[in-house]
Amino acid sequence: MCSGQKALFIVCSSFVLLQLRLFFITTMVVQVKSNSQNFSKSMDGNQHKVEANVLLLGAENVGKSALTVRFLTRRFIGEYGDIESIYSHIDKIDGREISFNIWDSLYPQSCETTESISEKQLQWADGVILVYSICDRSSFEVIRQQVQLIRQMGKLSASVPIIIVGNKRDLQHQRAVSSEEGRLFALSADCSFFEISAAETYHGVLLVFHELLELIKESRALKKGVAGIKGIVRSVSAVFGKKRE
Ligand SMILES: Nc1nc2c(ncn2[C@@H]2O[C@H](COP(=O)(O)OP(=O)(O)OP(=O)(O)O)[C@@H](O)[C@H]2O)c(=O)[nH]1
Repeated sequence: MCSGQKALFIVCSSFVLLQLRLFFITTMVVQVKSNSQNFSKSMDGNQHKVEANVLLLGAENVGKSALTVRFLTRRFIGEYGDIESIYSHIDKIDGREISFNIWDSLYPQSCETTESISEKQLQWADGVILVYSICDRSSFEVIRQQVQLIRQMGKLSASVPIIIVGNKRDLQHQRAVSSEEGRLFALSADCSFFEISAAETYHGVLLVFHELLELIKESRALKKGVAGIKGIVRSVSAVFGKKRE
């Protein structure tokens, strides 16, 4: 074989090798995709049931229990016990069953805000509702610190969707935090914002929970996408890594 033929042979073999590698990678990408499709179907046939763990935080007396009870029963009963509970509630949204688990927390008395959220709560939560009373500035300061705390507590919790809720909107004459201040803070902290009155309407409370559900779905889709890309990158590195050895 002359040197020209040798060079041509080397170029052709490299091309064939490259094609084989590409074929192998493409096959693996398809494999990753079909695995994830099976996973979502296996959860319950064609449509998987959505489950959302919602954590309610905020200072005492701001209306966390009132908000929870409004959502669960559509009623405002006025007085609520000091019991920390997790409630389950099945809702149907756009024909799909949604299972909400709602953790109505208690703000611990005589403690620093830094101790007001536990790792366990954040690991459990898919989304967080931070409640303050528009008539109580100190409760607004509490949620400001709680947002920072949530963002600081690990990588996972950094992406937990948060909705900030200014409650007791019916008490305008006692207002201590303006709507603008609440909205601007939420914007700066990358959170959604609502001002509502759990005492006056069910609709506002419903909007809060439905918005949080949308944010939870978006956040899950994002995590799934990132996990998929990481898997592909790992597979590609494994193939090229092995070939290089
Ligand atoms: N006017 C008015 N009062 C409200 C509203 N929401 C709650 N309240 C009242 O505020 C008080 C405290 O409400 P809760 O729901 O117990 O507040 P909480 O944040 O769960 O309080 P803790 O259990 O101490 O953590 C109760 O007397 C409620 O009736 C509201 O939208 N408007």
